[in-house]
Amino acid sequence: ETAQVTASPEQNDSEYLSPVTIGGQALTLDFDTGSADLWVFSNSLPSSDSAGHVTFDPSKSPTFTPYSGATWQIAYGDGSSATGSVGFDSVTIGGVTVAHQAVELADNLSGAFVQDTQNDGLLGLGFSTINTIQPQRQKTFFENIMPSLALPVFTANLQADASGTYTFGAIDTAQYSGPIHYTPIDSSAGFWQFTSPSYTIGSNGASVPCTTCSPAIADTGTSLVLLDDDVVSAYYAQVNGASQDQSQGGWVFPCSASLPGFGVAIGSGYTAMLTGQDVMYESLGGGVCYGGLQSNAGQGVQIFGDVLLRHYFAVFDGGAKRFGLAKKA
Ligand SMILES: O=C([C@@H]1CCCNC1)N1CCCCC1
Repeated sequence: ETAQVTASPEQNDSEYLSPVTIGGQALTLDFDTGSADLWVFSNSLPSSDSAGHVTFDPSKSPTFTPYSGATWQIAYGDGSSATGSVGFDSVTIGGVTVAHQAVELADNLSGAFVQDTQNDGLLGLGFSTINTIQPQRQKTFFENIMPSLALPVFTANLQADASGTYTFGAIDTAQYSGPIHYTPIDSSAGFWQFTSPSYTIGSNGASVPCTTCSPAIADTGTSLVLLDDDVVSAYYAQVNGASQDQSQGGWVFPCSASLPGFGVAIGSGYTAMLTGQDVMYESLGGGVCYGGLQSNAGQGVQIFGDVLLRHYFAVFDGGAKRFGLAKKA
């Protein structure tokens, strides 16, 4: 079988939300290839936290069964966090259903989630070795449907300021053109992780070998592209008036500055390029702009998020354990 579902952007393309039905209840979740928990806003949250969100109410689902005693607690690299209880229910995405999917019910959330009222939870598409359910971690939606998919893959075709598509079980030739440039992934840390041994500054720049560069992960749940400090510093050294502004949380520059293009190696065979315009992320007012390339704050991985992914067709191949990018159709 195959499934296709929309991915709708929030403001500034900061995240993409997709419709999911759980126990007959419709929620919009952030599909996140950088984590492996499926958690939802639930009716056990204080109303001050859940106001404005759709909440999942297990008592109204005819198919919900509690996983008694089980708990989960997740802390994301961006400082946000969530905890709660666990059950199993029928989860349907684009017409494909997992009858007994572990569903994590939030009963405590950090502020960032509370404020983002378009988001009713996250659906992890990473590897379940990093699922946080105790006493026994549980599989992701993708891991559960993989055996029944025509192909053990899913693709992300995110768009800039427009609705895109997640597809499960097929590589839709209508969504990309030219070759798909694959690289093997190392899933041992739970991520879609690969080497990124060089980078390029300027649309005609030479690729700079980066033997000390951290490995990269493809993370649909991260808005920006978060790079090792020496790489991001080398980029903004080419932008007149750029500086790191702690109060703004990173690299800023005059909106009038012209931004060079930037490219990152996807494994050792392909460099994914962005234009200067692709790197421009947000105007903060007062003629100050915030870049889409920022520091990974020494997290030991480079995080290739939506600022990169939305300019490509991305293939997450769970069968062959590889990640690929292609030009969009
Ligand atoms: O927590 C995260 C991200 C946060 C944003 C949403 N995706 C998951 N991680 C990915 C990078 C390494 C540390 C863990």
